[in-house]
Amino acid sequence: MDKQEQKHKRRVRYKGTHPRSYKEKYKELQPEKYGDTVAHVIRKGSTPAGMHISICVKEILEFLQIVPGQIGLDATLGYGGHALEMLKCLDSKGHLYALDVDSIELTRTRERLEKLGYDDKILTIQQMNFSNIDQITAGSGPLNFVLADLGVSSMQIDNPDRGFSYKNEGPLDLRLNPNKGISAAERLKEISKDELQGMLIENADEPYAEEISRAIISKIKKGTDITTTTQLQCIINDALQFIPIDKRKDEIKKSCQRTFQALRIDVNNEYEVLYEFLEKLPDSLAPGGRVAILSFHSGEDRLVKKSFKRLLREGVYQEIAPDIIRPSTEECRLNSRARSTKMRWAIKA
Ligand SMILES: C[S@@+](CC[C@H](N)C(=O)[O-])C[C@H]1O[C@@H](n2cnc3c(N)ncnc32)[C@H](O)[C@@H]1O
Repeated sequence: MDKQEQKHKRRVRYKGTHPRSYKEKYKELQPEKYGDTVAHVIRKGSTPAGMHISICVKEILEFLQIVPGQIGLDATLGYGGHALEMLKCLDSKGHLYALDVDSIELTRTRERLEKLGYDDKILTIQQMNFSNIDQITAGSGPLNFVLADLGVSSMQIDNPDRGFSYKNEGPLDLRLNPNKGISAAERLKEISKDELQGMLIENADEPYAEEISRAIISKIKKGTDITTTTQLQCIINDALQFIPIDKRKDEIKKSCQRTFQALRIDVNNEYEVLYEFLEKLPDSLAPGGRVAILSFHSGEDRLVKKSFKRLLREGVYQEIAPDIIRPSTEECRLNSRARSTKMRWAIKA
């Protein structure tokens, strides 16, 4: 046998049938290439990966009554779906300001809207927290309409690198602006059991706050760093094994959702910035100016409701939505993420 034959031949590595990364897994992430896949996913009632389906578009446009020449603000640009509809109403006359704290998605949305022909003549996009709305109006003047669609976008939830969902393995981050503040993993390292329990109750009405916070803090005290989404999910799962078997799976799922929500609200100071935004809104609106806010959990909605009601009593608003507005049954069927939406509106006196 000559030397050449004896030489060890490396086996060709089995690549497997599974996609290796988030990007390879979902064709929807390249909508220009796979338009049919995107349409099919939406018809099935799901949100294509890398996209966000805007909620209550019809209700928002009916209320805002945007006409060409007006000046408005989309305080939460996200995928830009609402912004696009508002820009169509402006018909190249007037101006739309749009904000988002998320530098990652903001860049993609800016490119998408630019490709559709919306440049800085009609649209100004800024990476900014909506709590600084006064900095926008210092340049724009009073606004005729404002939209705030609170919380997270589907792109953020679906991207495992952001750590927003317990369903995918990823770093336990949960920051809307990954360059600011501390991640949820870092936050857990410094928090006491009582503070964590309070956070779970206040931010998510978590019924098992005591058990979950005890389990998390006990792990940390034993020297375990909770750095990934699935690590946290496993701790919650282990802590709730006392729930009767027939309800356990469902209850654990809800507790995971609520715990992630509570942490997200905390690391992004969501209540504080919403409060500041609501306080600054009246001075940002022109007389007769209209604001619509979509919220996704009771804590947010309570803040909006209280602010609108107080400012109506004080005569700052001439009218507010008498009750919450919900997306239609059909919209909820087509987009399960719409189900928890509550819309409220106000008109400046
Ligand atoms: C539900 S999405 C908005 C979706 C958007 N309306 C659309 O049609 O595509 C919420 C967006 O608001 C952003 N956001 C959340 N809190 C914010 C804040 N305080 N200031 C600015 N943007 C914020 C999030 O980063 C996210 O992109």
